[in-house]
Amino acid sequence: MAASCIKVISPWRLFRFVRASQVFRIPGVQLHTTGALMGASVEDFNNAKAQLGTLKKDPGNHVKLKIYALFKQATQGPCNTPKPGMLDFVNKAKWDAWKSLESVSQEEARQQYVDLIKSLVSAEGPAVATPPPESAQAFQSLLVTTEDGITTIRFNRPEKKNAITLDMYKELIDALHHAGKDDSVITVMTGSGDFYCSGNDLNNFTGIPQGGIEKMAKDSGELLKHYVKAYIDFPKPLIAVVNGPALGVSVTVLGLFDVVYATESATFHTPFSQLGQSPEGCSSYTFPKIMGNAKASEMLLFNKKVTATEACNLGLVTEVFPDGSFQSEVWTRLKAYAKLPPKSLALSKQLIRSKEKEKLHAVNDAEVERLIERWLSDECMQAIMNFFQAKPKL
Ligand SMILES: CCCCCC/C=C/C(=O)SCCNC(=O)CCNC(=O)[C@H](O)C(C)(C)COP(=O)(O)OP(=O)(O)OC[C@H]1O[C@@H](n2cnc3c(N)ncnc32)[C@H](O)[C@@H]1OP(=O)(O)O
Repeated sequence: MAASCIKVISPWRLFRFVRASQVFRIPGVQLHTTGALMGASVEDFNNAKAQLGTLKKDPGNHVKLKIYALFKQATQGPCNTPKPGMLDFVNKAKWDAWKSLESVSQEEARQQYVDLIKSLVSAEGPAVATPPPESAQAFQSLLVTTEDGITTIRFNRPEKKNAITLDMYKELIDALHHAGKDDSVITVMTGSGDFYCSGNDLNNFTGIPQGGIEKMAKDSGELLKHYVKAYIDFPKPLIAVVNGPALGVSVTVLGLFDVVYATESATFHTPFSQLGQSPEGCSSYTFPKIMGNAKASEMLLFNKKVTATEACNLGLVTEVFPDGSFQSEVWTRLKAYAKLPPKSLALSKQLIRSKEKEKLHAVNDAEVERLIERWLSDECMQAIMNFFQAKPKL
């Protein structure tokens, strides 16, 4: 990770941060300042730059932005490039960060950069190699294990409420393909930390890649189509263990699961119209079928957030468990399910689902087509811009 090529910056985080203060404070990072503001040599600076690439933990956008600004100030002096436009969220935030350091000398910026990297390196502690368990597959943003006949796919970005990045969609597709073929009997999806999943990572829509916004929309549409297809075609019993709030695409695909267990405090929220978007995950078909048109419309059109108990009454959730005993009760039950004859389970699932498959693929195609249009619409751009400017909690 070179300071000069910071890739992922959450615009709302930056808006919040840039609006709140032009002074950088970095929670959780103890700065080891030397006190000698002019002390860092060019060699110290280059060493720090090299050390940055060895960090194992992502320091978060706030810190990456600070690193970026200090790097620019140290190497180029005060920012005198034209201010990016309002809609260019990421470059504008980077520009603001650099600009805010204009009273800091280049030497001072160099020292602060060196101190900051040192603090990040020492915060990581000594490097200890911990080999993954034998049954674990290596993914960046998922934890996938197979044990007792159960393959568990766990969203694993708890610090971002398990929001799904573009790479994570690809990992999920891969993990589902593997799980469908491995020797497990059932597959379980769940989340790390206090959320099940906060849905699509909204940063997926912010960087405008080469090829422009149309290409971005088309590529995202293709990815989404494959993602949803992996659920439609999943050959074994697929069970969601909803350990906390669920949003967006993590809720819509629940209609394609065979069983959904939820903890009492979980919530289910599909804020599509609020984001100028439209439903996906086949929910425009499965939700009305599960809960009736009116209730589906409250969720899919009017952004109604429902509790676990309400979702259970609607038929989206199979059973709700008290928060205190959720994990033990659910996993005891899942382990018993995984002792059932695998072929019988898979064939029975296929009997239940196969009549619908063709329909579901057609629905998926139509939803993706509509979403590609939506992503390019003024309504959607305006909604995302409003969201980033205000960052309301949904
Ligand atoms: C291939 C593309 C397919 C697209 C398919 C279409 C899919 C559509 C959807 O899924 S729509 C739903 C999208 N999700 C949202 O709109 C949720 C947005 N997030 C929130 O409203 C809140 O963050 C929250 C309610 C989920 C959690 O609030 P709170 O408990 O107060 O925590 P924080 O807001 O401080 O969140 C912690 C940390 O996580 C980051 N984060 C959370 N959710 C997302 C997200 N969906 N995308 C990106 N980042 C997210 C949040 O910014 C914080 O980061 P920070 O610490 O500030 O760096």
